[in-house]
Amino acid sequence: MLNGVDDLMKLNIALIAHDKKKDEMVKMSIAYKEILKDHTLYATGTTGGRIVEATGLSVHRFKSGPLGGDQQIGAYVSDNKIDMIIFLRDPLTSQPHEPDISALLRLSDVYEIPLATNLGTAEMLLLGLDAGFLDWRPIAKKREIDPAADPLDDN
Ligand SMILES: O=C(CO)COP(=O)(O)O
Repeated sequence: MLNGVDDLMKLNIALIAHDKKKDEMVKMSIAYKEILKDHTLYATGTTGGRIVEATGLSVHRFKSGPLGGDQQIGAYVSDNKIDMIIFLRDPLTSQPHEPDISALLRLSDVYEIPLATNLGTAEMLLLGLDAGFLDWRPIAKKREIDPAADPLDDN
């Protein structure tokens, strides 16, 4: 539910990391805590636990990835509830739940959700978020909730 300007500008960010990338995710969360703290954070189970433990940030945790967490985040994407995804994937280890991972990436493209799959891009997204480059997302969200409030709507 959106309440006022502050909530409207708060984005929903999903954070996911494969096992060999979890340390990287933790370091990134610590480094960008000041940016992340102003938004609503979601994560797959184990990744979320590591972030909470390392930063004290509040994180809504879904199931672990192999147990359906990627799919749960995908469902949120299809409901327009996720504005940005940082998914630090391990490109060198095969994952038992690869179809779930592909499905999440596919849905992110379907809904044009900004998605980083490595640390380099993740940092660009976080800095872009801080600079206001994602300010269009709340407008898109608002359009979904209240078409009459859409500033681009001529009707
Ligand atoms: O497997 C994952 C993403 O595909 C991540 O899940 P966990 O955060 O539960 O380890």
